[in-house]
Amino acid sequence: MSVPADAPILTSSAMRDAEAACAASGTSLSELMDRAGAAVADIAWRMAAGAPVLILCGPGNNGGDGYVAARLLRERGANVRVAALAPPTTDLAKAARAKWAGAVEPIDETLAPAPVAVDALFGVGLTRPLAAELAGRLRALAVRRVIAVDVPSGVDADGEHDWAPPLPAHVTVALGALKRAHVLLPAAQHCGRVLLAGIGIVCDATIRTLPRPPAPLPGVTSHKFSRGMMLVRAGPMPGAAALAAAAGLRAGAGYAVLSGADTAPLSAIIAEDGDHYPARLGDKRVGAVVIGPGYPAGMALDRDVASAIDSARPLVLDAAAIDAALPRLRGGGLTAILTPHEGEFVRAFPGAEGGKIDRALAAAAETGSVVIYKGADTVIAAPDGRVAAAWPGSPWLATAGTGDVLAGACGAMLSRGGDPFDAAVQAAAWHIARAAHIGPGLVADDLVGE
Ligand SMILES: NC(=O)C1=CN([C@@H]2O[C@H](COP(=O)(O)OP(=O)(O)OC[C@H]3O[C@@H](n4cnc5c(N)ncnc54)[C@H](OP(=O)(O)O)[C@@H]3O)[C@@H](O)[C@H]2O)[C@@H](O)CC1
Ligand SMILES: Nc1ncnc2c1ncn2[C@@H]1O[C@H](COP(=O)(O)OP(=O)(O)O)[C@@H](O)[C@H]1O
Ligand SMILES: [K+]
Repeated sequence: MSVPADAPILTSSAMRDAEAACAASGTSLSELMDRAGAAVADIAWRMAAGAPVLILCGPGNNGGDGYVAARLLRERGANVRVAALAPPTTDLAKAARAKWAGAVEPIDETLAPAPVAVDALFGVGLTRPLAAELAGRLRALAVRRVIAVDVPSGVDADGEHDWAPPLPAHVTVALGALKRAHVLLPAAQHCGRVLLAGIGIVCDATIRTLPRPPAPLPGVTSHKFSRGMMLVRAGPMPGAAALAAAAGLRAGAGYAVLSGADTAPLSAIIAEDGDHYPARLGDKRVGAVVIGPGYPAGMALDRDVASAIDSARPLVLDAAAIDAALPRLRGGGLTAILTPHEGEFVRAFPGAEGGKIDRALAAAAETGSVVIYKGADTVIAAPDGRVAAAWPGSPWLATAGTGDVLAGACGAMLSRGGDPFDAAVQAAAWHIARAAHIGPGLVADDLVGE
């Protein structure tokens, strides 16, 4: 599973607007369909490597893309068959169908499979789940490789409904821009490798996939404080805060202070008595405070969060520290990154509605903070509407303590100054890249190892 880095993600309705704008500026919709069909044909040609290809066409423009691909594949000499659910209903699809000179088979129990299938049944126009009979028939079709046109048919492109596709894709050719289904569970796990076919639609989307991880080298004049100094406040479980501090150093901070812990996993971390915490908050060199890892709810946490907020330092708030800070965050004027996992998110933002991207955006708007809504399909949202979707992460991160490591990495990126959304995005990219590099057997400590 993979998606292209830093790629635009549009809703179905935004996609239609972009399509219309493209048409208004002189590129006809049939030209867009020709480009879409050509991109699909190209991938099918390479994946089939001479094996027969079966193209399944629906009644709308997704089916139209399929007819174009079929024609182009046949022109290249491929062994290609077409099967359709129903005759085309749109003008574009009718025109594409008319140019396909071969037979069109029905999609019924007599349909013979092929090693490679192109799923051009439904794209962003799907309005309801597939009929059970059709879904069953598609599931029964013995195909080795499936190429989905735009999205695997049956999924809700906007990721709001959990409709499962009967033909999970090995490769999905996203047309013009990615859709939310490509980056949000459960649909994303059925998209396989997502390739973006830039068919000429111009879209300057604020919702994008994660960019490649940063590789910032220290400048020749860098020093430990210019690279970022972070303060991590430990609670009753100091191991979690120690992980965050170590992660901060590994993620590029120049200086990490661990407040309220006797020992630290790296000698480079300054572990100091918790009594110094108020004074440390006054240290002007501290570029970010991380609080929450290993610190359960209670009066002590409330007090420590309140003093961190009063210090006006940029904050990374994890776990119960998010709840402790919520009333002040809602008041506005703070710079913070919040890092809730699913349970913490639901507890803090019970009123957020819609898909995961909409909920993350609502939480960011409510708190004026950057929200990293964690999980296998992590979504990072800023109050100004920017979103980075971090699909796919590394499933090896599903182990205790990795969230503490992410909080520490956020602290490192934030402590250098600059935009908190960029800091959160860089931290998430660093976290996933580090996990992918380690792979099997990963424990959180490995993320902060050499
Ligand atoms: N974006 C771009 O720039 C470009 C986009 N292009 C392509 O266009 C695609 C979107 O095409 P689209 O709008 O025609 O919708 P599409 O997905 O074919 O489905 C609509 C049809 O399905 C039907 N239908 C719906 N649900 C159903 C169900 N459960 N079971 C059965 N039927 C159902 C619905 O009929 P209904 O019954 O709802 O009236 C209608 O007939 C897009 O994904 C991309 O591939 C490219 O060609 C060019 C550039
Ligand atoms: N299946 C998964 N695939 C990818 N990333 C995951 C998966 N499960 C968890 N993660 C990531 O691992 C981290 C776990 O954080 P969290 O639940 O707060 O753990 P902890 O509190 O133990 O540190 C998050 O960054 C989350 O996005
Ligand atoms: K499709």
